[in-house]
Amino acid sequence: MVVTRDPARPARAPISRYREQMATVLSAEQLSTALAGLPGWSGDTDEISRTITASGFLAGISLVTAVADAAETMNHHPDIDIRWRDVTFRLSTHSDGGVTEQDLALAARINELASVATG
Ligand SMILES: C[C@H](O)[C@H](O)[C@H]1CNC2=NC(N)=NC(=O)C2=N1
Repeated sequence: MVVTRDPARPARAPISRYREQMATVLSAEQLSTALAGLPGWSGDTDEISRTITASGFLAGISLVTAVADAAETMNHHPDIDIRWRDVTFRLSTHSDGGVTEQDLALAARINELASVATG
């Protein structure tokens, strides 16, 4: 038997979660409209990301700390990759298996904080 994945279902979401919470994941169209208002961010309905080049390593670490504070406040946490002064933030809502309004809100906050780090 050949098992195929429903292309509408996010690859990482268990089927039970997909059935319960699919509605909160943004459509491709909703996401593309949202990304137009989020400079630096790209991605798809599974995940969005932005790499920020800080003015130096410590400025990048300070940005990570500021984003960590915001993430705790929002109870929504990015995946973070630090390479010297390049910091990449990846956002998805793990519980929903895709990008939601929560990710857009955190992306907007990261952009505000990034202007300090790159300043
Ligand atoms: C219990 C708590 O609400 C969850 O574990 C939160 C924490 N931070 C999270 N962050 C992200 N990015 N996705 C989640 O689904 C998520 N869930």
